[in-house]
Parts: sequence; structure tokens; C-alpha cells
Amino acid sequence: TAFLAGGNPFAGASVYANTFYSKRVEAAIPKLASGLSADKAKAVAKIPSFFWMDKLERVPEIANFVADAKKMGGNVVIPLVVYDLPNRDCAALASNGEYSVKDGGAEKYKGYIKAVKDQIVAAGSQKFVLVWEPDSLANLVTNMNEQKCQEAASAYKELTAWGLKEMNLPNVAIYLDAGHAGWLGWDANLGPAANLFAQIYQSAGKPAAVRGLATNVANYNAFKFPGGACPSYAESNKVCDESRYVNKLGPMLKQKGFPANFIVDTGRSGVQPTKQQKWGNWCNVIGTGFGPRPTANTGDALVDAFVWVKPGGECDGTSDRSAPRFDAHCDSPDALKPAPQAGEWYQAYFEQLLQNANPPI
Ligand SMILES: O=[N+]([O-])c1ccc(O[C@@H]2O[C@H](CO)[C@@H](O[C@@H]3O[C@H](CO)[C@@H](O[C@@H]4O[C@H](CO)[C@@H](O)[C@H](O)[C@H]4O)[C@H](O)[C@H]3O)[C@H](O)[C@H]2O)cc1
Ligand SMILES: [Mg+2]
Repeated sequence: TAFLAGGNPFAGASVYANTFYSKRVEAAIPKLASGLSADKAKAVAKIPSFFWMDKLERVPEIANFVADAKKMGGNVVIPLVVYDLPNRDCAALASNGEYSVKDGGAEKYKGYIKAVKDQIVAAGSQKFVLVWEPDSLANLVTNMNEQKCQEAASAYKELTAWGLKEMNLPNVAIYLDAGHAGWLGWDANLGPAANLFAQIYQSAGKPAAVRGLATNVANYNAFKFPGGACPSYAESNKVCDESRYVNKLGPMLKQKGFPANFIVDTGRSGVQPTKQQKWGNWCNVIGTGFGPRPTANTGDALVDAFVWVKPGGECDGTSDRSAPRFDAHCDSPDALKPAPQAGEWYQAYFEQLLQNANPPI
């Protein structure tokens, strides 16, 4: 397709920093703890992060971004996350979505995808980069023991292949979510993961709009671990950073007929090693900082860009044991508390990221 004819959709492009996030940062400034710089917070509002369409009612925001992006002129890409599968986040409780397989969720999801497609088609030549359904396929690799994942597995696969065909548009570049080094980088998981991603790509008819995979979305791993040695929490997993993960997975996928490129979420990876007590702890991890700034100059031919997919300051899940969607991971000793519901603004977490940013903001 025209957009991807040149290969890397981020090359020579400016990435749109959306007004939904910048408004949240503006509102955070008067509440900043003393000692934190309002100017630094303002600077973060201009760093592009992805907008998560985590419910149907958020889809019309796209039109606002398209109008706003027009003012920038030049080669702009609008970054969005498609994130509303039925039985979403099937192995966890914190980010469950509005649709469930049991309750006609597959048909409702098709309505959601069509609503996104309508907005993208209406945007004419405006270009979009889509991260596709964080955690979904990764959960099918490692969590088929979870009842909600078992129940959703065929829906995840069928709806993903169907959705990619629907979204195979000339002004779209798509990266399927591929978990991260600490999730699928283990020897036991790499093969099954490569098989599943290649299978989905084939069953979707190898869509030209699919550029590859997104890794480390909403997680904290380094792209390249400082000094090369793996942190203790990586235990026996030698694939302990995203650079090793993509350079292992990429050739496996190419061999299976899926010539994937990658984008890596560096939004919360500024502090290494992290303070995770267990590598599998994913919720509002303490001590983290904004990481390497978004760029297409990654130094790795397989990696199109470093991106900020999880918007820093948006919560991973509530720490309130009595609240809906409470997941014990968010009450872990290495999770910042008290935390609001997933997706809500978490002021203290935003301040933590700002304080610990590396490189500094
Ligand atoms: O050979 N060995 O010695 C060996 C040892 C251990 C092995 O097991 C592996 O251990 C890993 C942990 O170390 C597990 O990885 C964790 O899996 C969780 C889901 O279950 C993920 O959670 C998601 O995180 C998302 C944000 O990233 C959230 O948005 C989402 O809500 C949330 O659900 C964690 O990131 C991810 O780190 C693997 O499954 C597991 O297979 C395998 C082999
Ligand atoms: Mg989550």
C-alpha cells in the first residue's frame, strides 16, 4: 500500500501527540508535588503517546485528532491502540473490557472495528499507526489454563484475522501486540508465539497494512540492558531485553512467511534494572521512569521505532481490593498504591515517571 511502500511508516514522519493526553497532563500541572517542574510536565504533553480506544465511546475522538493533526502539515501519523476484544485481558482482572464472549461480544466487537474503520476511511489520506490488541495473542500462548482465555481463544483468533482484513487500508500501518521479552522470550514460549503470529498473519491473508509486531506495550523492559548482563529477575531467560527478543523472534517469523518489523514501547523503561520483585509483576511498578524518547532512529534495522504506547500516568489497574476489576498484581509490594481503575489518570505515577525520567525530560 502507498503508506507502507516506503517500508518504515515512522521514517520521515512526525508522530501526532494527542489532545486527550495533553489535556490530562495540563490538568496534572497544578497538582504537581513541590519540586517537580511544570515546564518538564508541559514538555511531556508534547511527547507523542498512543491513544487507547479501550471502549466504543472513545472511537469518535479520532475525528478530533484528524482535525488537530491537519494543523501540523507535513507527514504526520496518528498513533492509536485497538483494544476491545471480548474477554479482554483474559488472564488478568484489571483491564477487562466492555464485551464478553458469553454476551454476544464477537458481534459487538465487529461493530467496534467497523466504527474505527469508518473514522479512518473518513480521514482520507491522513495516516495512522495501529497497535493491535495488547496482551491478546500473548495470553493465548501462555494462559490457555485460564478459563476466560480458553473461552475466548477462537474468538481472539477469528476476530483478529477478520479485523486485520477489515483494516487493510492504504493509510494504515498495523503492529500486532507481541507481549515482551519477559513474557514470550522464554525458550518454552518463543516457538509457540512465532507459530501463532505467523498463523494469524496467514489467516488474515498477509495484509499489506500489517508491518509487524509491537513489544513491551505497558511493560518496563530495557531495549538493550545496560552492560548487557541480564537482571536477576530474568532468572534463566537469557532473552532479557527487547532487543534480544525482537532479534530472536524476527528471523523465526521471516522463516514462517511473516517478514515482521517491530516497534518497542519505551515509555516506562527509563530505570534499569526495575524494582520488580518478580518479572511477571506488571501493575503500576514502583521506581520506573519515562524512557528513551520516541524515535525512528533505533539503530536496529528490525525496529522501525521506539514509541510510547502506554501513556505515562494512565493507571494499569486499581489497588482497591473491594473495587470492580481488582487484580492482586496491583496490590503487590512493588506496585505503587493507592491506584485508581485501569486507564484512569494516576497523578502519583505520572510524578514518579517524571522524577525518574532517563534520559531526563
Ligand atoms: O523456563 N522457565 O524457567 C520458565 C519460567 C517461567 C515461565 O513462565 C513465564 O513467566 C513469565 C513471567 O516471568 C510470564 O510473563 C508474564 O505473563 C503475564 C500474563 O500471564 C503478563 O501479564 C500481563 O502483562 C501486561 C503488561 O505487560 C498487562 O497489560 C496484562 O494485564 C497482564 O496480564 C506479564 O507481563 C508477563 O511478564 C509468562 O506468562 C510465563 O509463561 C516460563 C518458563
Ligand atoms: Mg493492562
